[in-house]
Amino acid sequence: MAAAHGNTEAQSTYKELQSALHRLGCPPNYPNVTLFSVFTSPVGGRGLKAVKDIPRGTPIICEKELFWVVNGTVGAIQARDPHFQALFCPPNNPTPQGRFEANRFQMGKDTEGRQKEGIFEKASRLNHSCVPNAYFAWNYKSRRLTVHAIVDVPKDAEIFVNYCADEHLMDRQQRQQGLGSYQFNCTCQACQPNTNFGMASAQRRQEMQTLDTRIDNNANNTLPVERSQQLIDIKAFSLLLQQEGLFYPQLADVYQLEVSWYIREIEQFADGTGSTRYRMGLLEEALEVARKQLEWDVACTGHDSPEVKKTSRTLKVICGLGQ
Ligand SMILES: C[S@@+](CC[C@H](N)C(=O)[O-])C[C@H]1O[C@@H](n2cnc3c(N)ncnc32)[C@H](O)[C@@H]1O
Repeated sequence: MAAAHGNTEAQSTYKELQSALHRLGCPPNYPNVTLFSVFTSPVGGRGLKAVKDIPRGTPIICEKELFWVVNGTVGAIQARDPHFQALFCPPNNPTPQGRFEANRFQMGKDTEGRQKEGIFEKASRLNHSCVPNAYFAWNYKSRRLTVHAIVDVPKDAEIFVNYCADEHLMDRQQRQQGLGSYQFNCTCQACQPNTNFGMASAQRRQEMQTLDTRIDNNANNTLPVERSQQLIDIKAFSLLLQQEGLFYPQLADVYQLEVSWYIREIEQFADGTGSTRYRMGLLEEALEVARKQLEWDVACTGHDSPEVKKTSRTLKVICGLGQ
């Protein structure tokens, strides 16, 4: 492996990472004050709004489920839960099953490997945006659903999450189809075709799709591109996501790709070929991207999340390269 001795900048970033890894063992800092209230949302029905300024990375909700099911079907006893009965019910399917489908969140798997879906009293009030300001995640270690602010959320702003995965690669119509079972027309800033943001968003998402295909083709070796072009593509993707305001989890995935690129490049010179200066530069870049990824993982899913654990494993690989 390449050595980082004698490079003070790389060593100080390395130390910073080590202390970040150490802090991961600290207990999560979940809110003991309520940061939101249920209100009548301008997008329709009820929603959650910030009752004070919520800085990026703040845990907003950490919640245990009211109940969960594995077969997608709500049972008779569960249907009688008064907290469940208070939740939104779609007018076109005013049954316990309709209510369940409009409010469920995916949880982890049960002991037999079946997908669990749960109902959550607070989180089930969250409305959707294709450019959300909060992120929900199921933490299978603490067995809680967590919601974190992924940008600064000002007092009185509505808190939105994204209901769908991989939406960043879809055009407006595809996103609307993906939201089909929720039965509403999304009017978020990315879904307004005639505004500056809406037009720029459409363009960005198209570019992301092109880049994603090229990155995938390269990874599968179907249409390999030059090593230097791979890094340019990954960085361009990362920039587009940030311009779009999509900070997680897509951005974390792209950071992961970028870190992997650096690791592969460094490993190519593990036998001592290539200039030391070049290797040191790569190591510093890799550490910097890994640090950003860790920061995002913690901000969006909390110190104690499985995502953070995974990223910290990558960091340890890179730190290994630096020893
Ligand atoms: C999980 S619930 C969210 C809370 C719900 N609005 C309420 O009144 O309790 C999901 C339902 O909220 C509504 N909804 C969510 N996001 C929306 C949005 N961006 N625009 C309009 N309706 C939305 C849809 O009816 C959807 O089926």
